[in-house]
This record gives sequence, structure tokens and C-alpha cells, in this order.
Amino acid sequence: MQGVMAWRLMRRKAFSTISKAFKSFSGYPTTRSPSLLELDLPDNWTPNPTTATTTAIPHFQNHASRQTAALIDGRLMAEEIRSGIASEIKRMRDATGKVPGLAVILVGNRKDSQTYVRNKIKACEEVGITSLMAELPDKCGEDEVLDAVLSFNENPSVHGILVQLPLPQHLDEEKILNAVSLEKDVDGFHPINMGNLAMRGREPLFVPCTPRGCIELLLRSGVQIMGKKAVVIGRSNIVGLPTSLLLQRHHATVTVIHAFTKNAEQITQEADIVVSAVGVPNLVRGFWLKPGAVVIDVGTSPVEDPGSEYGYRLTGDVCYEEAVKVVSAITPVPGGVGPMTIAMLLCNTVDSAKRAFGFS
Ligand SMILES: Nc1nc(=O)c2c([nH]1)NC[C@@H]1CN(c3ccc(C(=O)N[C@@H](CCC(=O)O)C(=O)O)cc3)C=[N+]21
Ligand SMILES: [Mg+2]
Repeated sequence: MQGVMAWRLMRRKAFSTISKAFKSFSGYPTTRSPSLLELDLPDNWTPNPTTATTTAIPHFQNHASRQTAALIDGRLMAEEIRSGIASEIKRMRDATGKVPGLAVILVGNRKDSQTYVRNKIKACEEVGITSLMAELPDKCGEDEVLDAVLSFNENPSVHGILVQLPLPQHLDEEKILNAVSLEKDVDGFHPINMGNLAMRGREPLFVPCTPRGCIELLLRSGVQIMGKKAVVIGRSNIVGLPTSLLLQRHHATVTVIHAFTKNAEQITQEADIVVSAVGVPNLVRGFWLKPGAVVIDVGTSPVEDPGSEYGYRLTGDVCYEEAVKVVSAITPVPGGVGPMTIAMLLCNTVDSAKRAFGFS
């Protein structure tokens, strides 16, 4: 018992030192909520493990009295964020005479990629970010893509570079992403940004947009992350892995589920927070979920729907109709994570321009 107490005291001391170090760190870009990369503990933290509750998320505790879950409206939150960004950019232009710029590199003719890129460029225009685009044919050589990256790296009116993924098979994705300047890596996919995200005591220049969007959805919904059991389904470099790292920074106990996981249902059943990012429609059934849990559905898979305008519609990883009867809050697809991903891309681009201009 003595040993446990001493250990707790030691931890507490260490944490308060870290807290101070982080509070004195003034490098937070203003469009990033200070809590996004949280690594230190809040002042009211106590080292009693029983505070790690596995009961319902307080904000949504009244879910039992409801038949259906609260909807986490990503479209609305993204709209709020975008209007905040628009006024930040106006303030920046008034003070410096300059605006942020985003460069998008699109290789090939995938319909979905073309749509995403078009949406991103439209979102830029609406908030006052200048956008540049390099469109390359499916059959282009690696050198052509690398040349596009390098010329954007050198262009001082470009503050963010996004290489739309997936790239055609014959191109070396790793090599191309590594060529993106660390200071312009608004996707946060550069290995140094990823490494800094993973390591305690370090701050990445950029956090990947979809994971950042997932955390913002939770924070803005008033969901407490600290001490909660979180399950991330999927371990991709662009979503699953960085999301699990961000949840750990917020002091969740994180389990990552993937193709080789045994008893995925049972593990997910214990989770207070479930983030699913695999792109398999209706993988997560209602019985996988704990009553009162909060669900962030990252999946956006097209499924055939003869009744709809384009012959298909987008579906998440979670069986929504079943989940709403069990959980306390859930993001819809579309209208959940997708719009937040784009809003976070705009945030990252503004943060980057602020750093480049020395403007805050
Ligand atoms: N370098 C790179 N960075 C990315 O961030 C990136 C990428 N490559 N490749 C593809 C994925 C996918 N992605 C989405 C962005 C917005 C929506 C989105 O806004 N979805 C809307 C619906 C859009 C529609 O209706 O078509 C929604 O969910 O409500 C979806 C998906 C970003 N990605
Ligand atoms: Mg994934």
C-alpha cells in the first residue's frame, strides 16, 4: 500500500511539472483549440483509479430516457468552425495584406477523388484561402509528381500541400509524401509529424485532418475522454493510428481493433467511445455497442441505391439504425466526420500561414 501511495505521489509531481512546461508553451496556433493535443492533466485530476468511470458519458447520461441517440451534427460544427476561420483570415488580411494558400495535387481520374478535391477547393474559396491545383494524368511518372511537390514547397504563397490519396498503384506514395515540406504538411502525413504526434513531450506541426475532426466532434459535444475506454476500429496511417494516438493524449485507455483481432465484438462492447474507420458498411452492429456509448463513424463507403439521384449513397461502418437505439450519441454518415475533415484542413492551412507570416 505504501508503495502504491509513493508511486501516485511521484506521478502527481511528474505530471504537475509537465503541466507547467505545457502551460508555458506559447506556440499554440489560435485556430487550434489548446486542448486538442492535450498531454498534461487538468488541475482537478486525482490519482485515484476509481475515477476512471465506465458508466455513461455524463453529457448524455439521460440517454436511457430517450429512445434514440443524440445526433452529433458534424455539418453544423464544421460550419461554425469555417465561419470562425473566415473571420480569422479577414483579420490576417487586414493586418498583413496576405492570405493563406493551399495547393492540391490530384493524380489520375478517380471520380471520388475528383469530388473530394472539388469540395476542398470550394471550401477554401468560401473562407478566403487561395487554392492552387496540379492535375496530373493517371499515367504520369513519379518525377512529375515530385516536381509538382517541390515547386509548391518553394512557392511562398503556398502554406499547405495536399497530395490526394490514393495515388495510382505505380507511384511510390511514401516517397512522394516524404517530399512534402514539413512546414506545409497540412495532412500531417509526413513521418516526422506522425512521430511527433506519437511521442510524449513533443508537438507535431500538423495533426491529420480526420483524426483531428474526430477529437473536435467529441470535445464540442462535451464528451469527457479522460479515463474512458476507447476502441478504434482500423489502424490506417491516415485515420486509425493517429486517432488512437490523439485519444491517448486525452488520457483514454485505447484499444485498436484490426483484421487479426479476436473477439472484436466483445472488446467493442466494453468501450465508452468507439471510433470506426475501416470502410466496411454495417460492420459494427447494435449488439457490439455498450448502452450509452458515444460513436464516431469515419467510414464513408458508396453503396448501391437505385432510389437515389446518383444510383448510390454513402454509408458508414456502423449499422446506424441499430446503433441509435443503444448508444447515447452518434455521428451520421454523411454529415458527421466528413465535413469536419474539410474544416480541419482549413484550420491546418490557416495555422501554417500564421506561422509563415509570424502572425497570431
Ligand atoms: N491526402 C488526402 N487527404 C484526405 O483528407 C483525404 C484523402 N487524401 N483521400 C480521401 C479521403 C476521404 N476524405 C473525405 C473528405 C471529406 C468527406 C466529406 O465531406 N464527406 C461528406 C459527404 C460528401 C459527399 O456527399 O460526397 C459527408 O460525410 O457528409 C469525405 C471524405 C478525405 N480524404
Ligand atoms: Mg483506418
